[in-house]
Amino acid sequence: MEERGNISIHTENIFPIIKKFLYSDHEIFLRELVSNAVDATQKLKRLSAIGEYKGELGDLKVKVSVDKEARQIIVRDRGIGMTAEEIKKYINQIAFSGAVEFVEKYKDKPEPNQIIGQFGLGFYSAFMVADTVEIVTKSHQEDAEAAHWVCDGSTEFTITHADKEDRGTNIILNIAADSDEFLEEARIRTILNKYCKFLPIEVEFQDEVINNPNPIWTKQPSELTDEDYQNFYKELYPFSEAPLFWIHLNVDYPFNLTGILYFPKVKNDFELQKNKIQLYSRQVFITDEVKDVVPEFLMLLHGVIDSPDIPLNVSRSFLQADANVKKINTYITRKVADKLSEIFRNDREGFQQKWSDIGLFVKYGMLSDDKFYDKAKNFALVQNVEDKFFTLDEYREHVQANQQDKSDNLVLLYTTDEEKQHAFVEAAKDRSYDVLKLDNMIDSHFIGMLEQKLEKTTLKRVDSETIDKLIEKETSQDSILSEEEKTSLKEVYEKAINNQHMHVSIEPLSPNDSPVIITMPEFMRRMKDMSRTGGGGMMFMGNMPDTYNVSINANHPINSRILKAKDENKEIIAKQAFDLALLSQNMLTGPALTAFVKRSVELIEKE
Ligand SMILES: Nc1ncnc2c1ncn2[C@@H]1O[C@H](COP(=O)(O)OP(=O)(O)OP(=O)(O)O)[C@@H](O)[C@H]1O
Repeated sequence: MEERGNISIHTENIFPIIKKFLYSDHEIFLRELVSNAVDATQKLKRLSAIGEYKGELGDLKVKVSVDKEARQIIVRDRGIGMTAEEIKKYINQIAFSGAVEFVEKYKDKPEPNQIIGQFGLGFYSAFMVADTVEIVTKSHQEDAEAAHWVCDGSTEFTITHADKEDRGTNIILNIAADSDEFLEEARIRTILNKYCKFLPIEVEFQDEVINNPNPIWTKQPSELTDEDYQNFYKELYPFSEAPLFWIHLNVDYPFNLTGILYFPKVKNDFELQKNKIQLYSRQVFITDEVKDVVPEFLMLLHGVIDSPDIPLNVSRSFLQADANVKKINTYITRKVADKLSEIFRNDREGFQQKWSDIGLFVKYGMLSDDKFYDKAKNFALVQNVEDKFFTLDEYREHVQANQQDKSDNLVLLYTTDEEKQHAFVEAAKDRSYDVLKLDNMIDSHFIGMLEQKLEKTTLKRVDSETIDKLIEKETSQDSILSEEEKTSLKEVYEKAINNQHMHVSIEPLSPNDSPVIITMPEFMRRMKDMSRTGGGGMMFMGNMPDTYNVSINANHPINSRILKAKDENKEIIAKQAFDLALLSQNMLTGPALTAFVKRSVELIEKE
């Protein structure tokens, strides 16, 4: 038997167009052919299970081989096979018409690669690397005749009889001259490892099984131990540290999705950590760009998501609007929040220990997703300088009595750097105020959010005001200086400091506080922080010079002494007191520091 035929499709030369479109993604041909082989094998297993196929199943491995000499790649399966009629129907009509449809849909799109990267072109993708493709196949049906189909990617083909004893299909690719790279064993192995690592039927390459057909995400959580999850993590990321914990995803209604998400130990380099979630469709690897499927704030998670319900053949913008994708997004967010809440409830100690790693996810999530915020506000933690952890409610309760100002606002104090802001932290402690540590890069945004969400609550950095002004109470210190003395003291300091970005004011503080205190107003600093992390349209603030408030303690004995001192000494003492304030905040450097040391030595020498 020999039959020559013409595939009846409308577009004459689809092949060159497809080849051009798929330029950077030629390698997916192997994914398509191996998954077809796996599908055919699974179909046979199902027929056998329901008694429709009565023959032996035997070895069902899919075998991939490369023969560099013969310039061939062969994919063999022992699945259901095809009759000549079926080849005409499934390959000539379905596979080719799929390709035509594809070309018509995408040929005018500006960036076809982006779209097609995730599009299974099916059998036809073989022509991206082969100039002739052959199918030698024998159906599983009794007395079936084997058939040999040959086609060069044009619309013409031949079918002849083949001598194939065994059931199943061999796809033979005669590799084109411009696709030599695919004749390299190492290249093929890499492609198989990328796309076929978890296919559900064993795949053998050069006599070695390359996949794990039963990855743990396909199993029930009740069948699995912690070790199973940890080992799987190692299988996915051989060089990573052990994960903190994991979430097993498993839904079948209203969409089908399984998977395992791991919480990694967070390093500072976030970019490196992204794109670690792999997306599969029925155990076939599709992509590790899960941007629209997984909420942005969970992109730092690692692991695997497998869903046949995520449309892979559509563009980005379409994906965002897809109802299933939206539901999947919401589902993942909820699962993550539930898991965190469960750990918090069952093992608070452990949760606190992990907080430095998970805190970032949680804060990021609270900032970007209101639903997540609603759940997370019950387990999000803050840590004070004594290293005690509190939930937001616990913390407000903790400071309620002592840190309410005269207008009943609760003032939460925080430090971004305990070392640098040491003097201020100590001053706060002296008043029995509590101080939080909020030193992460995300915290400036987190602080803003807390103020919006928590009623009658303000957050202030400990060094943003003098201690009395941080939390203003009904009773304030009286000044021992007269108005006249204050004016004269202010003039002395202004002259000694001689810097227009230092705003001097005289304040009645406790005699035990420092004589001079330098602060940067909360508002100013926050704007600057935001402009640094690129938020809030405050870019111009970044270029403004730093402005400080210099508070002169009217009740400190040194300042009374200045007023009484001889004129020539007034400025020296003021300068010295100011420099000490700079020094205590690590702000005294260069020539100013040298001058300070010299002046100090002279002062000691005096008597
Ligand atoms: N190895 C095989 N054994 C048996 N039948 C096959 C094999 N490869 C392909 N076929 C048949 O050819 C048809 C077309 O294959 P093709 O890969 O183009 O599309 P598909 O698998 O249906 O869809 P997809 O676009 O997701 O790959 C298949 O549906 C199947 O019936």
